Amino acid sequence: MEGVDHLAHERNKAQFDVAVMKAVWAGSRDAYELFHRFSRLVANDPEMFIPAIKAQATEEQQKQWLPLANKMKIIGSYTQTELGHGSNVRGLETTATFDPKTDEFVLNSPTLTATKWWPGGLGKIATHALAHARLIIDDKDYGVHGFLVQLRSLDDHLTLPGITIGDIGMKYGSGAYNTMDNGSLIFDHVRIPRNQMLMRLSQVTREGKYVPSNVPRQLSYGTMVYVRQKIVFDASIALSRAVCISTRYSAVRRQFGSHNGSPETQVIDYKTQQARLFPLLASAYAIRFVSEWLNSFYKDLLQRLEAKDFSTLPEAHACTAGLKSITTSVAADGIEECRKLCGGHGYLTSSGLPELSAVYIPACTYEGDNVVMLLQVARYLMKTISQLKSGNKPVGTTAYLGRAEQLMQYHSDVLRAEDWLKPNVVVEAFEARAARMSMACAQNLSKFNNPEDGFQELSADLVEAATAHCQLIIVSKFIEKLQQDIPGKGVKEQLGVLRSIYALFLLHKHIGDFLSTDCITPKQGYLANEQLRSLYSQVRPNAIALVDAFNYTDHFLSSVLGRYDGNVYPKLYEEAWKDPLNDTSIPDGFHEYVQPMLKQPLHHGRL
Ligand SMILES: CCCCC/C=C\C/C=C\C/C=C\CC/C=C/C(=O)SCCNC(=O)CCNC(=O)[C@H](O)C(C)(C)COP(=O)(O)OP(=O)(O)OC[C@H]1O[C@@H](n2cnc3c(N)ncnc32)[C@H](O)[C@@H]1OP(=O)(O)O
Ligand SMILES: Cc1cc2nc3c(=O)[nH]c(=O)nc-3n(C[C@H](O)[C@H](O)[C@H](O)COP(=O)(O)OP(=O)(O)OC[C@H]3O[C@@H](n4cnc5c(N)ncnc54)[C@H](O)[C@@H]3O)c2cc1C
Repeated sequence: MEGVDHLAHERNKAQFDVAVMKAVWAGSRDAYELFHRFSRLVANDPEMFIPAIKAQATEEQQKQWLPLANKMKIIGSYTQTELGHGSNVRGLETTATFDPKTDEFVLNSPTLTATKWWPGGLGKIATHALAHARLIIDDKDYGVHGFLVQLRSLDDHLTLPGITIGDIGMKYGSGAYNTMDNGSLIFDHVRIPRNQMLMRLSQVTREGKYVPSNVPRQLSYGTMVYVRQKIVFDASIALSRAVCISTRYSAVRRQFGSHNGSPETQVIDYKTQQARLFPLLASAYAIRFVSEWLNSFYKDLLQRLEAKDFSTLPEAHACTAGLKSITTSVAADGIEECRKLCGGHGYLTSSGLPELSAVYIPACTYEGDNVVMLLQVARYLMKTISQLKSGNKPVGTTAYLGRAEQLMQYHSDVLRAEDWLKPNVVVEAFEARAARMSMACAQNLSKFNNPEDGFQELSADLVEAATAHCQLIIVSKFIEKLQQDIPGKGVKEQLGVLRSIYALFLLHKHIGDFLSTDCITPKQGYLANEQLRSLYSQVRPNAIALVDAFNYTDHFLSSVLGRYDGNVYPKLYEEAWKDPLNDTSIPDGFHEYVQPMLKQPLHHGRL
């Protein structure tokens, strides 16, 4: 019935102050940013073009281009990936050859695989590209640099001479990403003025002299680092949306369990539903808190870079790459799990879940393929370990590796299930697991004469070690979050339950790592699972309030299953009748194609 809150009985069970939890969830971000970050995807995405100009253009170039971009007088596309290369940026083939006679660069796509392919906005709407191309001077290749290239006339939007542009076609399903005109672009000797090479980091003089960057060349990758830390925040939005929908529906849906006319059982009360759903609820909070930490770490990096302090740049790269990988994988897999948690109705477009999945899952690929990103983390871990011998004391997120010897001797002293509720007990287990996995890789790598051959041979193990390292970061930041002063009745207690669910779920899921590295005994693993089951019972009465704390409107959720009022069945039925198929009783084509078959006479008794 309209106006009735079918979930009121669930909301009345809450054991904490929901208003405070809403504030904890929102953190430093306001609702606008939450909405903006999602709505941006289906508009043109200035997410990268503008930050890239800020990162790679001189002050003078910024003065020229930023006002135009900010006021949408030009529409830019971050044009890096090509048909033949995306992960391997140093393998890009587009060229920008300096012509000293005219003081210009000539941009060209020398091969089919040099075709720019995927950049958002490029297909139909962008007027300018921040094109990444190999700088060539006097036949010498100086590697990939950024160039601002006008693609279309600002008068009639027609493409300019030498420019061939198109959309790359429909993408995965019918998802909203099809409203993004990811494009293709071929340059045929397109000339641009020398001052349209972005020259903050390195320059080309009028005489054609290359002035190399006096800062780490990787700063040219800065926009990717910036977006990767944003994507961690987006992962918490995407996952929490799906969890909100599936939690509310799990409380509405009843199936089996009726005795003597009693109501059937709410599916949220089935232990299997809880074991699938509550770790995702905990993960949404975990990802939100690690995204807050990562954002502050990134802002600290920017301040340091201003002061030419590059000391945290390697760690920032490892953290943004690794956490982008882990959190987008958890969110993408979690959205699919939330669809399954809703049974058949989860597969309806009106559930909001298929669309969310179709829009979200490329996050595992864009801004860095998730495996390639974890391999970057692995390189960072191996380098950190190799420097231990020279007395280089690791700090920050790898500080635990400085205690590797001690962690190699670690054995958990858990005796009872409730011992796993102690944050220090959990962190020690996760540190020992991560340290031992990385040290084992380093040990095996040392057996190879050629370190690169070893890295390739051991890359699957290295990815697992990098995963363990990143999961340790997320667990640690969840624990640190709860060491902050958090007001409100029961709020910290509930977050503590979620923190333990998150950590013990990971321990249970990766029990093989913890046992094979001899960090814990099978009995201790069993006790962790015992404790997990108890934690599910503790979170159950608060589940609806915990997803209410995301503070998402029904409009934002776009889901008949995730409605705040839980009035699912009438709305499911109502929504179905909006389908154009139901405008007529007899379907198109019936008389032409189906009715003749139905009218066909029987032959020899057979249809
Ligand atoms: C419901 C809510 C939904 C929300 C969703 C809403 C919206 C979506 C959200 C966001 C959308 C945003 C974007 C979507 C559009 C997508 C855009 C793109 O995809 S742009 C293109 C992205 N491309 C990539 O990410 C390419 C990945 N490849 C690379 O980054 C590099 O090629 C790679 C893998 C790092 C290798 O680089 P290379 O130069 O070869 O370096 P090496 O591996 O040899 O390492 C050399 C040293 O450099 C260090 N390094 C590498 N990268 C960095 C860096 N970025 N920063 C700092 N340092 C770096 C590396 O560690 C090595 O250091 P050492 O020498 O070992 O010390
Ligand atoms: C929706 C969407 C939007 C995008 N928007 C943009 C944009 O706006 N601008 C832009 O420039 N690009 C954009 N991209 C491109 C995106 O950045 C690349 O697709 C991404 O970086 C992955 O690179 P790739 O396609 O070359 O994958 P590949 O690297 O070819 O991946 C294929 C497989 O090879 C594996 N692999 C690759 N290298 C290694 C290695 N060294 N070791 C082990 N395994 C390896 C990968 O793990 C993966 O399994 C977008 C892509 C998508 C899907």
